Amino acid sequence: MPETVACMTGTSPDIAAQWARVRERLKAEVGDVEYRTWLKQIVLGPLEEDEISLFLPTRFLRDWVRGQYGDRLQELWRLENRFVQRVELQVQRVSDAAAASAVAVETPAPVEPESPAATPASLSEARHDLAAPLDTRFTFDSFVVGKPNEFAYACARRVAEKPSSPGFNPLFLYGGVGLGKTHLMHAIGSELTSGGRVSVAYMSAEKFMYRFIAAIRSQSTMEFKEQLRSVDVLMIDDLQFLIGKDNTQEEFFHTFNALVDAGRQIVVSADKSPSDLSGLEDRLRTRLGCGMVADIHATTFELRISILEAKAQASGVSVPSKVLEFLAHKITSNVRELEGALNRLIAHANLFGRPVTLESTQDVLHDILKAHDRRVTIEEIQRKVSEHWNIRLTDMSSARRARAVARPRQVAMYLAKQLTSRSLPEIGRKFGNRDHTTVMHAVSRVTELMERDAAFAEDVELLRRMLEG
Ligand SMILES: Nc1ncnc2c1ncn2[C@@H]1O[C@H](COP(=O)(O)OP(=O)(O)OP(=O)(O)O)[C@@H](O)[C@H]1O
Repeated sequence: MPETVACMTGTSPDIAAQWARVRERLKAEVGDVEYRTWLKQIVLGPLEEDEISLFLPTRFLRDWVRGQYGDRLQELWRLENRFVQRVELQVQRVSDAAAASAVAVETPAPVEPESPAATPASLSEARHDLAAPLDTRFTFDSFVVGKPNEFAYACARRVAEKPSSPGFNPLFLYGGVGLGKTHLMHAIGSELTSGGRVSVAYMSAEKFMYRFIAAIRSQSTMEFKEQLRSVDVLMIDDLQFLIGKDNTQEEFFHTFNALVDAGRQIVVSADKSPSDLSGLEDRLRTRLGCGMVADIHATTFELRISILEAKAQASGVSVPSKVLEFLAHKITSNVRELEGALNRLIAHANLFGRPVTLESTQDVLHDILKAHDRRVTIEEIQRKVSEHWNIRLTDMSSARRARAVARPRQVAMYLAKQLTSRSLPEIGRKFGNRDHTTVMHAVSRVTELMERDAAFAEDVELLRRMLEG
């Protein structure tokens, strides 16, 4: 479909036809991708004396087009119309944006195959409900700060106190699953909106794409863009979702540029750093890395304990520290799972009016604990323990009974019992076909020794932590 040429008032049909040809030639010269990225949004303005005006929606785009294509645009115009001596690139006024967007609506970009089918509900949603509501539980106060997240926390605080500060725009938060990225974004949003003066739009990248596609289908792209570009702070969660979604990336890129140019704040989260998000276009990655990039590391044992303590206290249910330590040892993957386990314990205690104990914890959470057990194998335990005491791996299953070998072997059996869901006979088989009573004996011997010998207990504890990662 040929592109519709949008003309500003005051331009003649001749000029419009000339502009259409200039565009076509430029498109042929630079290629489709470059054209769509940088040049498609140019809107024709009036010809006054020997100067033709062209409008672009943002300062960033205007500067880029001027730098990269300014001379060529001028040459092409001169070839088309000998009266044109100069091309003036200007940033478009808001009211003019409507004209530009109208063009986009008439010639929508082909919808990407990855797009989900838009339902009638999603179409009206796209019009009326731009952003997801903020979760009021996710505040700075309820965020527990420790070594792994203190930098990200400090950056988030800074943005909430002073949005669009130089060096902090965009704020790019990244880290593994369930480590608090969304929590921090909501905290920023809640803090900023509490005064009622700042408008914040928060949405997942998936929602962003969904709404963008719905807007194209319902011919309301203009409204969508205007809504997005009218907010003070735009937050997009889980940006990695846009990998491979080229059209949506492009739209996000333009929105991003428009907002940053207008001095608005952008906050983005992803599971990797901008440079590691291969699959996102280079120019987008470059721009994302231009502000502050803050990562949230995997939790440490200490942070897990602090989080559990804070959440247990907030629940009003008394949870013994032994149980909190047990959970912090067992569930190391992420905070979401840790929180889920604690919530289940608390719900159980409330429902049955029984105190939380180590035994009830093992019982109530047996499925979760079992799933975590599977992550450590007996072979890994044997390897780590042999390395620690500097014995041969083969001694884990050998018949040698010298204490220097037998003791580490007992520790490995003890850890196998603690960290995996294998039965005693299964463990015995892995240690040179020993009987299950030998494993039982090893477990009680190590427990006893740990109670008597603090240094030995520390060694075993250290091994356990290393194995649990
Ligand atoms: N430091 C923390 N203090 C208190 N709660 C936390 C902390 N970190 C994470 N949480 C809680 O863990 C849960 C998961 O966190 P969140 O949803 O923010 O993770 P995420 O990094 O955005 O994960 P995903 O990658 O899946 O989007 C939330 O309930 C959140 O409140």
